[in-house]
Parts: sequence; C-alpha cells; structure tokens
Amino acid sequence: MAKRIGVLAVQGAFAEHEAMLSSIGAECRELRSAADLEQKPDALVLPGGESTVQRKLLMESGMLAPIKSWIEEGMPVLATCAGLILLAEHLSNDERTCFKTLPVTVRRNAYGRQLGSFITEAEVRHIGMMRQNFIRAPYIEAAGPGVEVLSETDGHITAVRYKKQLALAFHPEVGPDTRLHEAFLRMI
Ligand SMILES: NC(=O)CC[C@H](N)C(=O)O
Repeated sequence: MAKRIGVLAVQGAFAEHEAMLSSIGAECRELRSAADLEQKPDALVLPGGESTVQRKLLMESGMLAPIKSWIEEGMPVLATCAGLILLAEHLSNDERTCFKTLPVTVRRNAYGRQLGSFITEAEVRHIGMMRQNFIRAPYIEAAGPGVEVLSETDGHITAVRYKKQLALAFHPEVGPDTRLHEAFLRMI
C-alpha cells in the first residue's frame, strides 16, 4: 500500500515536495487545518517557506499541539529549511521556537544578505554527493547528543537525523534528484 504523507500546506514550498513524493509512489495529503489531522498519516513533511508565518498559522489553526505530539510519538518527519527552524529546540537569533522536538541550535537566515541563496555540491551521509539548493537558509550551529550529522558546508551543519526526524537546511525538492525523499520513505 502507498505510504501516506501529511504535508504541511499552510505556506511555502509544499507543492514541490508533493510532486516529488507522488513521483516515487507516495500518497500526499495536505494539512491546512485541524480537520485535516483527523486521519493520521504515516509520516510528515514540513516544507520550506517563512517559518514565522508557518508558526503563526500552526498556532491559529490549532495544528501545532497535535503535530508536536505525533512527532514526539515517533512519526517520521522530513523538514526542510523553514521546517528545520520549526523543529529546532533552540534558535540562536530568534525567540520564536515552535515544535522543539529536535535537539539542535539553529541560526535563521544564517548566510546573510550577500549570500542569501546559493547552490553547492556536498556529500550527504548514506546518500552520496548531492546538489544542494540554499534559499535564505538557516544552518545548524550546535547539535545535541544523539543527533547524527549528515552534511556540512563551509564548516556549518546543514543536514541532521535524530530518531525519525530528518532535517535539512537546503531544498532537496528542487530539481530531479529524488534520493533523499526515497531515503525518507524507507524510514517509515
Ligand atoms: N527557504 C526557506 O525555508 C527560508 C527560511 C526562512 N528564511 C525563515 O527564516 O523562515
């Protein structure tokens, strides 16, 4: 049976994740309001976008607490960019934490204005070299015990796994490379 992925769809790059996941056989369901949480998915995607807006909409819609419980209970989650910010236990330059299920310290908009967006090639552990797309990206300043570092660029951590949480500063949903999404589906 196809794996059912709940994709947070309040703001940001959710459609790209849905297209990629559908192309590799998963079934996506958009999570826009508390009513969409009645059917529990097998896994979650928290897409890129603007984390402060996503956080506000999560609080207003009543989805924050139930989604946090799902993650704490071990539901696999793939988080990219703003999604990583939502998962982080600590933010070094902002007070607006959200789910706080991932024991890392994240810096928002970490690459500054000059280098706000860029593409690089870097190794991702268990996968290999990947073209990585950074869009006004955060990076991970510190990772707590039990957090596996999967990728680094210029000395900064850009991808981690902690239990069933896979979190990336870059955007694997952009472009033709489906390996990361395939690895995520194997975590379910
Ligand atoms: N591409 C992204 O998701 C950027 C994240 C955004 N800069 C934020 O702080 O929320």
